[in-house]
Amino acid sequence: MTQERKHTEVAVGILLRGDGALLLSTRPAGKPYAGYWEFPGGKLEAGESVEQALRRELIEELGITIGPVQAWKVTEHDYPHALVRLHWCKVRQWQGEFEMREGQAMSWQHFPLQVSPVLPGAYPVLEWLEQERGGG
Ligand SMILES: Nc1nc2c([nH]c(=O)n2[C@@H]2O[C@H](COP(=O)(O)OP(=O)(O)OP(=O)(O)O)[C@@H](O)[C@H]2O)c(=O)[nH]1
Repeated sequence: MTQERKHTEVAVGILLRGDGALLLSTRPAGKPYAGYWEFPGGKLEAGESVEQALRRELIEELGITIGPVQAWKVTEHDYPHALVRLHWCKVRQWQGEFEMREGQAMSWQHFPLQVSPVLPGAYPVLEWLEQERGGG
């Protein structure tokens, strides 16, 4: 019997600093792929829009309140633990001090990235971002 796997909808934030650096953080202990670098974000809760979920997650994870959210790309990735649909959003303004509320590490990165490993679901977006910068 074939079973359709249900997508898990995920809001992901690409925080872009004025100098072009982007923010990556590590996945907290206890989650699948703990210790891998990722863009901040998380799953949509029932009834939430992508933007609402992203605003909530970035307060919960990083302690920051984000400004305008620019929906950018949608990708999918099939992990053993979940089939995810990633809603990628660019964010250029935020308020508050970064506070790693889940014990993560964070790093502002330029291309080529100096951190690894990165979650496989983020590879396509990293390539597009690098191309945008004329890096490839
Ligand atoms: N935040 C984030 N998630 C990503 C990225 N790339 C990627 O494949 N994902 C996947 O999207 C899903 C996000 O779920 P999560 O576990 O981080 O979400 P969450 O904070 O709501 O988790 P929770 O269930 O513990 O509350 C994971 O399956 C993760 O592997 C990325 O760059 N950032």
